[in-house]
Amino acid sequence: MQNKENIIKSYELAKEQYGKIGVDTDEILKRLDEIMISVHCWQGDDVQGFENPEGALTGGIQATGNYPGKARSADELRQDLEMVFKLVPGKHKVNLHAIYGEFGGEKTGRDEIKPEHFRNWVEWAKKMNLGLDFNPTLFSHPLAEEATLSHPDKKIRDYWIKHCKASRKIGEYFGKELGIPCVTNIWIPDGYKDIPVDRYMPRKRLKESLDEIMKEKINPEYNLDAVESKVFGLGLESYTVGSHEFYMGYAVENKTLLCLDAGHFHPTEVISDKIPSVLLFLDQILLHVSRPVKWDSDHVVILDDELRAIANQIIRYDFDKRVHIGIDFFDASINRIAAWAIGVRNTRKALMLALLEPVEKLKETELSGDFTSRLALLEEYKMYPAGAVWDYYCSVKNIPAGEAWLEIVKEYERNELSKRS
Ligand SMILES: C[C@H](O)[C@H](O)[C@@H](O)C(=O)CO
Ligand SMILES: [Mn+2]
Repeated sequence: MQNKENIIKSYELAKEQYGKIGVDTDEILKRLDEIMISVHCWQGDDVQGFENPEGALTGGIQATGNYPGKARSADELRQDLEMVFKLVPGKHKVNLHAIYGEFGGEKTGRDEIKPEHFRNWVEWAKKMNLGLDFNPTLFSHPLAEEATLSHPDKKIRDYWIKHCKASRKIGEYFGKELGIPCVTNIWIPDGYKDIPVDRYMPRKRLKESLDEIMKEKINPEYNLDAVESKVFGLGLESYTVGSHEFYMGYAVENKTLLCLDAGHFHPTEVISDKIPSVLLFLDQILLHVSRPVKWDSDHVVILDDELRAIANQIIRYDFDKRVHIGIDFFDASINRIAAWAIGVRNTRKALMLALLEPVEKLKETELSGDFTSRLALLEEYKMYPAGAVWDYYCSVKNIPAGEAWLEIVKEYERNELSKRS
């Protein structure tokens, strides 16, 4: 672990080296600090929520592992998130699901959720200087066992339509209260385990349900709507109603955001390459940065090639105002606070690495047809002293540099998490 003096010395040397390729490290750190990362609340309790803490997680998603110390209440979850925000530099939002409302022990139907159920989250977000994002929860519920917005039974569809409408109003409330637009993202698990006869009608019903949900116009300064596709879920392997083509079409036609989840495509298909395509047709998109390992396994995000490629595609064209960056993983096999810290730090590290590229010089090299230099330079820049820039950034933000954050998590585990049954 380095002391402050050495961190500054290393940074000065790094700054000089980056300066020689035209990169102003002081400037990029200012920009990096402003990019918001939306931290998903559901890593803290394995997507359980507080509506029905004993209920099973359904919808074809799964949190594997049984590491002790998961949050059992909204207060514990907020306390855990406060710990995370001591370990990660930069601006953040917290991404909530409807099942994380505080219903005061009252049985509240999902079609009855209201802003008041999220008042504590809003007051806390104000205190913590955070934005909030939102998701209606269309899984882990008896009425979601077969299908939701695409269900053949109108009564069931109507129930979920009401839930999604209520969710948009909660998003509007977040945006009004916090002065930062809330992205309200709809993901549904609807699909079939085995090969369906009719692939058209469920999609038609989903389209009609979405049209009804989006009927009320809400000021985009407060709420932005997003729709999230998926290739398949567990037990839903043969058909997904909300496929990529479906939502791509829906988003373009209705000017909603499209949510690209890194785990929701075929294993060799990457969202980094989709970003510059979809942004030719959509104003804004939402990302769910995740790490699929052979399937949509929602592993903790690491600093791998795809994460770097995603960040490059955002930064190389200054898309940071058009791309809302959320993270989406849930690992119950390791300390959950550490999982968050690793994923958020890596996402910001990837953005920093992208900002440290001399983009214009690289674009010119490519346009001139000098592909030899393009490859040589991209590879050489990988060994530039980015670690020194990262440590300095953390240190000026009073966030632990290097691996120092891990001991803080271990201490929290000893003093707090280990006492939870
Ligand atoms: C819990 C989330 O809504 C969920 O992860 C969704 O975004 C998803 O990615 C489902 O696979
Ligand atoms: Mn997702």
